[in-house]
Amino acid sequence: MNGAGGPHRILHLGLGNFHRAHQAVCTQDAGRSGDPWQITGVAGSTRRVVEALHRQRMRYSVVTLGPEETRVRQVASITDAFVAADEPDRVTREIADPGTRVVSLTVTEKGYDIDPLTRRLDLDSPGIRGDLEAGSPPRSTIGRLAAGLLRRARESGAPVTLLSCDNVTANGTTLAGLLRDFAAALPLHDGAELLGYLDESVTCPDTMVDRIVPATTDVHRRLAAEAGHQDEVPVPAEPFWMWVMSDRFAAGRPAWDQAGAVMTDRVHDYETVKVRLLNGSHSLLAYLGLLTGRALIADAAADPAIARAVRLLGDEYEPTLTLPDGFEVSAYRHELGERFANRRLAHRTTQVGADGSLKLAQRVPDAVLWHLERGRVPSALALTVAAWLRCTAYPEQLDPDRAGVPVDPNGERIRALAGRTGTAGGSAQRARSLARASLRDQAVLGQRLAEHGEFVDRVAKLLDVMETGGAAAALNAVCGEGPAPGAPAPPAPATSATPPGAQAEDPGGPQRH
Ligand SMILES: NC(=O)c1ccc[n+]([C@@H]2O[C@H](COP(=O)([O-])OP(=O)(O)OC[C@H]3O[C@@H](n4cnc5c(N)ncnc54)[C@H](O)[C@@H]3O)[C@@H](O)[C@H]2O)c1
Ligand SMILES: O=P(O)(O)OC[C@@H](O)[C@@H](O)[C@H](O)[C@H](O)CO
Repeated sequence: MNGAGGPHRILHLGLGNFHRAHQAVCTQDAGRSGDPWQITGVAGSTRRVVEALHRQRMRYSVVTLGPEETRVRQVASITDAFVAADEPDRVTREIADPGTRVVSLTVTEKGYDIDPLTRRLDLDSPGIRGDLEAGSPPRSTIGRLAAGLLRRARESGAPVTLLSCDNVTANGTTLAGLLRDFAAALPLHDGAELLGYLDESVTCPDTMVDRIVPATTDVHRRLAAEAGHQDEVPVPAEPFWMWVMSDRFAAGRPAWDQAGAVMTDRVHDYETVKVRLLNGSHSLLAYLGLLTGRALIADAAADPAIARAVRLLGDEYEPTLTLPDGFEVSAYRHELGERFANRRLAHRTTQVGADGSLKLAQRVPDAVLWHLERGRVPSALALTVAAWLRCTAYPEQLDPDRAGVPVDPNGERIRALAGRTGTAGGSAQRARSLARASLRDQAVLGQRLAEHGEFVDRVAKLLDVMETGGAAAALNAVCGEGPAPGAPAPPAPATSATPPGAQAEDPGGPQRH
C-alpha cells in the first residue's frame, strides 16, 4: 500500500493490445496474493481504447483463442486511462507522483528512437530533437520519461522502476542507456541532476515477454458478447504466455512471480531464444506469406515449402543460442510450430511484417555474424532479409486485396534505393545493387552486414531468383524439395513441450464455450 493508504500504482505507457493481454492479466492475478496493484494506462494519441474503457467502467475482455476452444475473461486491473497527446502534463505529473512505483512500457520498437547502428539514442530523430529544445511538453517516449523523472527527482527523490516490455534487445539495459544519452544532451544542470537520480534511484530490469496478441476485430467483439460482455475493445490472445524478468525493482512490485512470471538473472538467454526463434521465424513467415498472397501467419505456416524454410531458419538460429538451464529447445520449437499454426488467432502477415527495418536489426545480424565467423553463409537468414527487402522495395509486387502491404518507417528510403538501381543491366545486376545499397544504409540492419560480401551476395542472389521465378523459386533454392510436406520437424520430444516458466493458459477465465 502507498502512503495514502491506496494500492500501489503502475503507470503504463502504450495502451495497445499486448499490455492488456499480458502484463495487465498477470497484475490482476498477482493481486490475489493480497497486495493488489492498479494500473493507469496511457495511450499515445489514439482515443479509441481509452474512451471505450471509461464507457465500460474500466473493464474489458481477453478472448483466449486455442486451436479449438475459446475462453473469455474480464480484466479490471487497469483502473484509469488517458491519452498522452491530450494531457501531456499529466504524463509528467504521474511519473513524478511517488505513488507510481513502476512505469512500464509497450511502445513498439520505434517508440524508443534507437540509432540502429550504435544502439544509442538517435539524437537526430524529430521527436528527440524537439524534446531537447525545451518549451513545449515532450512528445517522445524518452523525452516524456526524462521530464517525469527530473520532476520526481526534484519533488520527492522517491525510487522508481522503469519496466520495458517491448521486443527490444536487452530492453531494460537499452532503455537505461537511452535515458542517459538524453540526460547527457540536456543543459548541464538538468542533465547532471537526471544522471544522478538515474544512478541512485531508478532501476530498469530486462524482461522477456511472450504471448501472441493480434489486433482486435468484430469476431472478438462477437465472442465477448456471446460470453455476456458488450465490449468495444476486447483483446484476442493465444493461450500460451510467458514473462521473464530480472528482479531489480526499486520501489516494490506486484507478486507477479506468484501469478506465473519468472524472476531470473538469465533474462538475456530467454530473450535471445525468443527473439530469434519466435520473432525471427515470425518475420520470415510474414514476408514469405505476403509474397505468396497469404493474409494470415497460419496460412503461411501451412505452406510446406515455407514451413521447411522456417525449420531451416530454426536450425540456423539454434546453435547461436545459450539456453537457459532446463530449457528444451526442440520442445520449444515444436510448440512454436503449433502456435504459428493456430488459425483462430488470424494474426495478419501485415501486422507481424510491419517495421521490418527496425525489427530485423535485432533478429538477424548477430546470428548471421555467428555463422560467418565459422565460415558459413546462413541461407535462411539471407532469405529473411531478401524476402523483407522484396516486400519493402517493391510493394507493387504484393497483392493489396489478398494480403496487403506492410508499413516500414524506412520504406521510402529503401524504395528510393531500389529506384536508383534503374532498369538497365538485368535482374541480377539490379538485385546486387539493391542488396549492396540497402545493407550499406544505416537504417537497414544497422549496416552491420554491409562488409560481408558473401552474405550480401547471397541476399542479392535470392532477390534475383524472386524477381525471375517468384518466392517459390527462392524457397526451392534455399531448401530444395526437403522432407515430405507436413512431416513434423524437429521431432516431438518425449519431455513436456512447455519451457520452464511458460504458462499454458492464463488461469482466471471461468467462462468457456
Ligand atoms: N502483440 C504481440 O503479440 C506482442 C508480443 C510480445 C511483445 N509485444 C511488444 O508490444 C509492442 C506493442 O504491441 P501491441 O500488440 O500492443 O501493438 P498495438 O498496435 O496494439 O499498440 C502499439 C502501442 O504502441 C504505441 N506506439 C506506437 N508507436 C509509438 C511511438 N513511435 N512512440 C510511442 N508509442 C508508440 C501506441 O500508442 C500503442 O499504444 C510490440 O511492438 C512489441 O514490442 C507485442
Ligand atoms: O510485436 P512485434 O511487432 O515486435 O513483432 C510481431 C510479432 O512477431 C510479435 O508481436 C509476436 O507475436 C510476439 O512477440 C509473441 O510474443
